[in-house]
Amino acid sequence: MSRNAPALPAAAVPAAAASCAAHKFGGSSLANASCFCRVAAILAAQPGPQQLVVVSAMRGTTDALIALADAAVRGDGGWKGAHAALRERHLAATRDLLGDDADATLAWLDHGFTDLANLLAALAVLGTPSREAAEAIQGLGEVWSARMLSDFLTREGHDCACLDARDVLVVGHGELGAVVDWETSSARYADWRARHPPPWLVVTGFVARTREGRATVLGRNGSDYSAAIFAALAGASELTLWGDTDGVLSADPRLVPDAVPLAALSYDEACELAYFGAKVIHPQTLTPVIARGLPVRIRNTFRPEHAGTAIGGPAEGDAPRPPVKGLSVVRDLAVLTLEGAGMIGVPGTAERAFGALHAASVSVVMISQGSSEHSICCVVREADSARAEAALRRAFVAELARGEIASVGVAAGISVLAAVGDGMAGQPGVAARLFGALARCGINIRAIAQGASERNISVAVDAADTARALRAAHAAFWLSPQTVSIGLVGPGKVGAALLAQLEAARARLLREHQLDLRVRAVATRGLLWLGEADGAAAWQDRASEGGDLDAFTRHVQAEHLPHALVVDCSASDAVAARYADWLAAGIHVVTPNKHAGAGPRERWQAIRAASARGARFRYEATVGAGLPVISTLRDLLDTGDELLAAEGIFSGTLAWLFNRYDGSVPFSALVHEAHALGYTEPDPRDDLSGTDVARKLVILAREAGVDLDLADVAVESLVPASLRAASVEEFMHRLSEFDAAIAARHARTRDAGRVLRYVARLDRDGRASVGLDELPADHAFAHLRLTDNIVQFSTRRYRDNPLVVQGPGAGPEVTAAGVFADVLRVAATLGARL
Ligand SMILES: NC(=O)C1=CN([C@@H]2O[C@H](COP(=O)(O)OP(=O)(O)OC[C@H]3O[C@@H](n4cnc5c(N)ncnc54)[C@H](O)[C@@H]3O)[C@@H](O)[C@H]2O)C=CC1
Ligand SMILES: N[C@@H](CC=O)C(=O)O
Repeated sequence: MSRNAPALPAAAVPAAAASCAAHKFGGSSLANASCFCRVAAILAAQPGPQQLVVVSAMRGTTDALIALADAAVRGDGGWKGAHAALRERHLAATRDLLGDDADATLAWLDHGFTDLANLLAALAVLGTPSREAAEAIQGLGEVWSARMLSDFLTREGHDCACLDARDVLVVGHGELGAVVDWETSSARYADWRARHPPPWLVVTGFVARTREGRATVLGRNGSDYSAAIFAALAGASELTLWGDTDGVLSADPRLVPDAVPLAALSYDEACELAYFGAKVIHPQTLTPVIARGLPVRIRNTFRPEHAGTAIGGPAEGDAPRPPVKGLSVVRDLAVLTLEGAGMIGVPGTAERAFGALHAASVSVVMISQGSSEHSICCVVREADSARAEAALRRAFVAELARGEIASVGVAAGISVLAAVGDGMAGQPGVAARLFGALARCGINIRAIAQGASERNISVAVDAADTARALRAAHAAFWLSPQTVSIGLVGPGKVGAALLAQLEAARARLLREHQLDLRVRAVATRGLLWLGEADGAAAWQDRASEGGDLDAFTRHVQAEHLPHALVVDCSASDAVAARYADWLAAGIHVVTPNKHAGAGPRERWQAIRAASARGARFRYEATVGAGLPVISTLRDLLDTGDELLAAEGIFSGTLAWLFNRYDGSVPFSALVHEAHALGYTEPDPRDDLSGTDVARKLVILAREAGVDLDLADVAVESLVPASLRAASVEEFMHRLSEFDAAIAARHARTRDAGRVLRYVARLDRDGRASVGLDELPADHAFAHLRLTDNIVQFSTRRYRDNPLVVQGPGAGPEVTAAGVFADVLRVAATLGARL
């Protein structure tokens, strides 16, 4: 009889079966005496008069028994010590559990361990492995733990019997493992139960008997299978598998720490997830319960208050179903490819290929064939790949010789990632979302498969990409937040303001947008802090000397986080020189630093070229700080407009200085004040020399497609020639020496009824200039406030009346906000719902 369709004779189901609940406790739930007590408490809290409890061995016991048998066969006398330790562990747990009432159980256990010692001694003499002996030994742990639990429950006042499954469960061994003889087993179970009526029953998991009467085991995860079999035999109304997790998680928590427990799964979803690596449940376990439509629940022995995961329970009603419930991976695989024009339109090629693999006992994990029929590709276990390749070469030896099959290839080091969910059927865009998420973190897909059930999309990726792929996909389906690993270079005035803004917004972004902006590294010229998920608060106290940007980069681009982003808030040319490499490596870059945008043309082109390959580069704050200057120009150009001229006041510092300066306070004092307020560049001469304004003009010109370099801009500098080479400190100290000159120029201009303003201009022929203008007092640029920038775009559409962007153009807070907005724009392109 097939293990998939347990047709139970009606006699097998006891009269009171409807109220019987079945449970299974795994080895971790029965690790020691206090675990047994916890299990008893859980059972005592269950409703209903009948409890069927299937148990595994105490944690580690099965492995210990296998090791004992191996050691005995090898003639390694060390088995005696290991046997004594295992015996003492069971006796000690029994003494703890049963106290004064332990004698009978201890004597029974002692007898069992003596029998085991005799068997091991016989194996040691024989020196040859015996399958019979090995299977008899492997299952002893369940026999012992079942008796211990049963005796403890009885002592606790429950009317409880203990069933050694070998007395009723009869199995054969087929290609897929143990096959239950349902007819014999159910008759034996009914007979045994008639003789042992207590409402509570503890059953040994894992063990069974062959038709020939020999003790055997059900294979790995056999206790779950036992639980499903006995739940079916007892006609239980439900089965709970108790372990050490809160149910089936949406992904392996070791790879995706944000994985969440799933409230409900269909049988099909559970099987798909289990096959693709979710260890909580083994698909074959489910066959007896699926056949009976028995609901299964996965729960945590150590958190019984958690509802766990319901499998195969009532349908989830009309509530919208997420397209993907969970993701899993299988590692250590290889892609096998059979390729050649001679396969096109030839019937039977696939049959021969898979027949050859079957004959070589190679299990195929995934299959993919393009409609051109030019190649067949499948994924097999890496350990089988050499055998599989040889089998294909043998099967197609003639075609290979004739060149009809061009190649049989194997690519090892592959993982298969599967996205699973009943809700993806008929829903467009699910595959796109998966593929897009992988593409955005630069992961190449080696092969793709989706069954017609549309319940599973599987992709083969390089093993090195496994964790990142899983995390990216997990976030893409909103099973966990979209996590971006952020590294900040230059935590000065703007950088510090940005850190504070990120910290203040973090919880809200996580809650409302499932976006986890995680600052994990900070670098200055001399310090480096590398952290994890605990945020960058007080990073200085945890930083080390050095500021090594290579270590910084490696840490930001963590293998386990799908997206990496560097924010450069320095004013460093050397840092800007790294952008192209960062972008080429898939690291997004956001910056207010003008050195890239206005730097050497070739470098700028390399940065643009690198960003065209996928990683994003955003630099809105380089012109106008938090103002939407670059994005406005982009919108104009992208919609087909043409820039004719740009003109304005591009420096917050210079705007503030000339708005404030009326001769009553020395100009140098105002420069000091602007510096303290964080308006100036780190070196205020960059502002006063006009270089900062010229850089902004170059950035805008290049954005508009004008091939401009800094050297092409006619610049009027306000920095006295004698202070150009001085240190910043000396410059600031001696600036007052030149107050008289600027006071005189101001007075002349004022007397002429005009005002001084530092203006940038770009015309349609690419002529660019920045300098101090004497403007009429009623000029638009004469009426700005504080640090206001004004940028006027004259375009084909805005020819008569230019489009104007105006507002504060300097200061740490507004600049940081502009940088933050760019970070969010990048996150949105990564799939964040903003
Ligand atoms: N302050 C403002 O209003 C605006 C500033 N910006 C730009 O923002 C950037 C930062 O400006 P502020 O915060 O005012 O300057 P700041 O002098 O306060 O901060 C610069 C930071 O960069 C660090 N740094 C310098 N060279 C470095 C290197 N090679 N490696 C690592 N770190 C390095 C410094 O240690 C410092 O922490 C500049 O590029 C500036 O042009 C852009 C728009 C407005
Ligand atoms: N120092 C600059 C800051 C913004 O770029 C200015 O004053 O505009």
